[in-house]
Amino acid sequence: MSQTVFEPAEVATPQRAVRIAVLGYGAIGQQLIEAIAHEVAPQAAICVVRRQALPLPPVAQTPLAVCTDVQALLAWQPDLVVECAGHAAVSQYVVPLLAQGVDAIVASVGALADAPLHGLLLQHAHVSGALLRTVSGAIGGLDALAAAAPAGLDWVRYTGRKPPLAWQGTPAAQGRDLTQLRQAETIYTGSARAAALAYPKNANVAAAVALAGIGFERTEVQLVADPEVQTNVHELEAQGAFGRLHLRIANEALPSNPKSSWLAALSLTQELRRLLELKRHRSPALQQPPHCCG
Ligand SMILES: NC(=O)C1=CN([C@@H]2O[C@H](COP(=O)(O)OP(=O)(O)OC[C@H]3O[C@@H](n4cnc5c(N)ncnc54)[C@H](O)[C@@H]3O)[C@@H](O)[C@H]2O)C=CC1
Ligand SMILES: O=C([O-])CC(=O)C(=O)O
Repeated sequence: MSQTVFEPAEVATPQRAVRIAVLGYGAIGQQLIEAIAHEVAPQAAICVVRRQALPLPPVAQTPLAVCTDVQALLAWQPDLVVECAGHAAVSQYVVPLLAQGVDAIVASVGALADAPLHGLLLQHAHVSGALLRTVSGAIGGLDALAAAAPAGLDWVRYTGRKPPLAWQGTPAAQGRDLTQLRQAETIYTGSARAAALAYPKNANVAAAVALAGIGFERTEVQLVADPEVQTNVHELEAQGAFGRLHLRIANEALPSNPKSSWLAALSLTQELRRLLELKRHRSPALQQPPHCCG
């Protein structure tokens, strides 16, 4: 049954606390909520969207409201929504929230490989005026790629290399015993679009690279299961009029999810800091902690 389990009281000041909806209470969501409550926006009201209406204990004295459907979430009137629940949550929650003018930050960037969904998100953001932000997530260098793109890029390649366990529950496990892998095996080569759609929990970075550079079709992706690595390794290579880019990043995975890098949670948190600062400039009445304000 859909419901709001617990709704924190309105802050008793003339100013209204910023209301942050967090979609997903998994490895990334829990890190993000800790960061919000302790450092990014301690005065914020937080509503966590979960699949089940189970209450959550407060984090750093911040009560956590919980709700399980979009109507309850809209009734809560969030100022912004941060998605870290998976591709399905983008169509289920981010689309209707954007349509209602709620700014959104999306971690599941690969959902935008679904072209009609991408179009709908852009249209709602355009009509409602809400901001739609995707994160660089577990990779970096996308600012350089985006800056270089208008001058012309010849090619862009992304390689995602993770320990075999990180590919469990994906197409890579079909017809292959990942626990017996003794050497690196390429499990996918192809476009960023097909990668993002086939590996929704492992190829969001491929989508972020595609969006920053030359798009979903032209971005070349290789995914590798590698028993030799202990980290999630992401490599970005590009060549164009600007010159040549080669970036390699070795990420520690989050302890509760080997598929997801800690940097992805940090990147989402950083994007939230940026958006809160922007919103403070747009709407100074919105209560925010001083360190968000530069
Ligand atoms: N851009 C990037 O670099 C990265 C993006 N991601 C994206 O972030 C997502 C979350 O990552 P983790 O926290 O590590 O995953 P996780 O599996 O630890 O947590 C996801 C949570 O969301 C919940 N959930 C799933 N669908 C939901 C729905 N429709 N409504 C409400 N809750 C729902 C699940 O029950 C789970 O608790 C991934 O699925 C992936 O799409 C993950 C890693 C890197
Ligand atoms: O967290 C990571 O290392 C990257 C990841 O899962 C993704 O791109 O979906």
